[in-house]
Amino acid sequence: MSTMAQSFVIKTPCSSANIGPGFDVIGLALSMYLELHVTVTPSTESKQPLNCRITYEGEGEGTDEISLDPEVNLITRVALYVLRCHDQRAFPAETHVHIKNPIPLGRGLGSSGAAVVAGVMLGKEVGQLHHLTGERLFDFCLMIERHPDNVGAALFGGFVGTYLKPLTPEDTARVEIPLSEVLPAPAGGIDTGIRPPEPPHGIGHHIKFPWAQEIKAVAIIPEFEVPTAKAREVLPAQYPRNDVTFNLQRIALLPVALGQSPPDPELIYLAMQDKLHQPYRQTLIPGLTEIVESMTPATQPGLLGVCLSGAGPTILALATSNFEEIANRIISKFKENKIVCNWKVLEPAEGTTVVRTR
Ligand SMILES: Nc1ncnc2c1ncn2[C@@H]1O[C@H](COP(=O)(O)OP(=O)(O)OP(=O)(O)O)[C@@H](O)[C@H]1O
Ligand SMILES: N[C@@H](CCO)C(=O)O
Repeated sequence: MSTMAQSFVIKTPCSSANIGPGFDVIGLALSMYLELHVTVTPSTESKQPLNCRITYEGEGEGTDEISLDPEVNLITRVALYVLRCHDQRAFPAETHVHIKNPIPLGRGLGSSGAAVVAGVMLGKEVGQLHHLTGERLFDFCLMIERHPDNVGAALFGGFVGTYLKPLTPEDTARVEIPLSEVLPAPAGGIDTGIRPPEPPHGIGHHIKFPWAQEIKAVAIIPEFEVPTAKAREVLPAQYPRNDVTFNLQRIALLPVALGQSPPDPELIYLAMQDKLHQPYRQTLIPGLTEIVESMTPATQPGLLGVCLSGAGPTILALATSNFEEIANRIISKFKENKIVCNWKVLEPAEGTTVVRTR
């Protein structure tokens, strides 16, 4: 370990998963960033639990959703998982992690995916685990967030297709280890000494798709949360064959349609339709079906397509112009159900970066 003080910033983008038909496959990194400002000041004695002090500003600040206990906070807990897989039981004394988080929690903009990716990168950096490649970091992410779309986009950036490879039976068993064993429940500061299960190699992969630079993402963000776990519970275990075929036809178009310049609005609109998750999530997001079906490029100049962002409730409208009008139309639809929204224009973003400041 270095005896010099060091500081660095980890920057991880938010993301929108699915983009209509690409359930658990497609992810788009977007230009709103979780930042960790990290300082490690060598000290022989730390009074902090696990040698780590957390401070926080941004979404969820001061609420029960964001803990400042390093054993409980999602970001530091994930970092500890990476460290403990490499026989480092705690953070180096003394670590300060200042979290700046503008990504709204539980809204379908990949706040947990960004937290997991930033946490894995934090473990790599403070543990000086320089041998961990991007692909290997992805394995660690997938032991925690088990759908690859958000974490793939947040780690690698851009517009990505993600997929899981068949594993050997032993490796499959390792991936299926309950999350409670991967990220053990906080033990009140007591180190149980247990080495967590290491991820198998090559669980997940990604491929980058082109993105036409004219296309922007308008995110309409309702003020209520839909936890991803709840939004997955409403999905059926089996689907009618016609609905699966419907999505396969559209997923074959989507990466091509969004990469073409100039964009073809009719093609993109068609390519963003879905029958595998959005219809079922309507029960959690009042007005969802009407919002997705009520606007087309023909009725709304500048619009290319509309979908649910991730597990929702955020709506993502892809557009080339008239962003405010498009957002206002969706906001007024939500208002009919007494739901208040915020909105932002976002652009595709690069993946997670680490910048050394000292
Ligand atoms: N910066 C953060 N620091 C600590 N915990 C976080 C942070 N961001 C998210 N979380 C945790 O993740 C939870 C939200 O995760 P959830 O998967 O439900 O929504 P999401 O990731 O925002 O949406 P989606 O997966 O649909 O894009 C929060 O309640 C919180 O526990
Ligand atoms: N593909 C996941 C993304 C969650 O953000 C889902 O739709 O449940």
